[in-house]
Amino acid sequence: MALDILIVDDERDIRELVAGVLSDEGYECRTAGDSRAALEAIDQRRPSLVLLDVWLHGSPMDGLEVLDAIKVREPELPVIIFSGHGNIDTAVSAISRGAMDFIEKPFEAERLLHLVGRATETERLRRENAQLKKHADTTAYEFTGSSTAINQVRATLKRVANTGSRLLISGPAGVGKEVAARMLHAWSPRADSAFVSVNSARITPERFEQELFGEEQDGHLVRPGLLEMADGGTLYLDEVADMPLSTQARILRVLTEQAFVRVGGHRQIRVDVRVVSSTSRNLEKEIAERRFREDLFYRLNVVPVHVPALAERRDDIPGLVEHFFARFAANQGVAPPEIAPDAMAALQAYEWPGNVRQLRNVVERTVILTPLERLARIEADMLPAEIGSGRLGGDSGMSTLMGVPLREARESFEREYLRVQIRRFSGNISKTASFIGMERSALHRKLKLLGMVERGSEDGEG
Ligand SMILES: Nc1ncnc2c1ncn2[C@@H]1O[C@H](COP(=O)(O)OP(=O)(O)OP(=O)(O)O)[C@@H](O)[C@H]1O
Repeated sequence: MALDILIVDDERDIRELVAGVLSDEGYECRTAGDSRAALEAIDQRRPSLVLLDVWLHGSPMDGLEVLDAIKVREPELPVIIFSGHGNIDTAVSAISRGAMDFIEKPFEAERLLHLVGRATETERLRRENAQLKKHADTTAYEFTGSSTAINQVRATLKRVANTGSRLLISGPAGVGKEVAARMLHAWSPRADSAFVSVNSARITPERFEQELFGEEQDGHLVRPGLLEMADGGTLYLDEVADMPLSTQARILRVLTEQAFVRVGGHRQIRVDVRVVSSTSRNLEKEIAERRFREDLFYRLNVVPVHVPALAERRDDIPGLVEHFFARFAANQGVAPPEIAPDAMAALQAYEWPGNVRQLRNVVERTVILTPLERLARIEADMLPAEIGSGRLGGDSGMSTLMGVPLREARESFEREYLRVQIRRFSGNISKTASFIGMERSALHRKLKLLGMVERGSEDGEG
């Protein structure tokens, strides 16, 4: 996106001349002929730089007064003053009132470009950093998974990335709702602007409005809010059901009007944000119990996306395990380890109540606690005890088996073995049979014989 420059001068010829010189260099220019138009243009969209004539004949405010008004609204916005010959004193006073520099009319195009280049340097660097950070973010927030459920989520995100549609992402804690929202942002035309995350559960109800809308005192900006920071980008409302009812009403107004008033302020601030929200709760129930506004729900839930619990998409576990082992091993400066089949089976059979976040923590803990020389191959006994408890052949299990006749011990083993394998393949009998090397019909017979009720379905998950 080009840097946006606002040119304010009462003389049309000068405005057009300057805009022509700057547009040729790739800047995007807007022009204003008086103070009112200038301030309106700034309120509509914050430019990267303002070039401001000191006189502004026939305008409600002169250039210096406009400069003061700009500094109240946007203290960091750079302003360069155009001064006529013979009013250098005014130009100097403009600098003491916050202008960055001044340029005397008539001026050489080269001098103008030099000053503009210098004044927009900070903005250019900020954008380059955002670009680099975005690249780092998209790699850090890779949305790993190839289960049917995740493929569907990815396809929906791709389909709507280019639109401005709002999304409501549901699913239990730690499944990757924020990762999905960041992917959407990275794929959208808003990727160069900010992704701002609002954690509704962490902000106290008393601070909510200040955090979201910012604060103003006597017309002076005290602190911009998260909504303003997300201008041009994406605002992620995490755990939206935790938002106080009074804030819900105000958010609804922002969504309808795309404008809001800062706490303590009077001026309407225009913003262009895409809102993506998430919830781990059942919002219909929250609405029925009058904790969540139904009208807001319909506004937010334009495109619903559901990310299921990890235990409902165990196909994703091997990919995630490898992804996280490779990442944490790299942090230790070692190659991605090989995952032994018994370790993978234990990881795949575990329930994962904390979902992907828990899986990531388990892998990180394992990598940190394992001596470097053993990191080349991960065996089941290297995993934390809670994961291993789903494993077979633990010592206590063996000693119990030793106390019973062979037939009973074998049945006990078979029952436990099949229970773990079936869970690992999400109840899919065909996949289980194929892994354990049995015909599907033989496995059915075996399960019946052992008195095991079959859970899940034939086709299980993808
Ligand atoms: N598909 C995935 N691929 C790679 N990493 C993932 C994936 N899903 C989740 N993660 C990782 O798991 C952790 C939790 O993800 P995230 O914060 O997106 O979950 P969430 O659903 O938003 O949970 P919460 O609402 O509790 O914050 C993060 O560290 C994230 O990087």
